[in-house]
Amino acid sequence: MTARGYEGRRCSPGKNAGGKKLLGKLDNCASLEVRAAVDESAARRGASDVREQSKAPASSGSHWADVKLRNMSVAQKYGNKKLPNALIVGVKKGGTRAVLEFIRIHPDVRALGTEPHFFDRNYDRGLDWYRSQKRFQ
Ligand SMILES: Nc1ncnc2c1ncn2[C@@H]1O[C@H](COP(=O)(O)OS(=O)(=O)O)[C@@H](OP(=O)(O)O)[C@H]1O
Repeated sequence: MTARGYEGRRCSPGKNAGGKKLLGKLDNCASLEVRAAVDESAARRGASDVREQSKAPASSGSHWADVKLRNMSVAQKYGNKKLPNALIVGVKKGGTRAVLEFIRIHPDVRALGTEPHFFDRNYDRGLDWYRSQKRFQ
């Protein structure tokens, strides 16, 4: 994220207290991050029209800005598409498979057969890829 333009900006909290306040804050933060990613992406490409730039193919110099933008804009477009309700996170050989196998005994639990490795290996494929996994449908 570029420091210029967004430096010192804070996500303004929502009006309500508790969980609603937190959700409001996250929502505002997401908007700021989308704008920052769009601006950064456009600046690196030297474009004048920021909206057009967000549709352009990725260039190597702004790879992570593009990944971030792609993920966030997809989340906004397809906010109601299915994602997992829970994730099992663990180090290699930490026993995560055993945790999964115990949890999936419950009849209300549907779980993936194989690990999607979205966050460590496939993150740059974007949320479109993650959501399109047949296993979530
Ligand atoms: N309850 C309990 N106590 C002790 N050890 C246990 C337990 N559950 C799983 N395991 C051992 O955890 C190893 C597998 O971990 P993971 O499922 O995380 O493996 S993987 O990294 O995803 O491949 C694997 O170890 P190795 O057999 O040495 O590979 C399992 O035997």
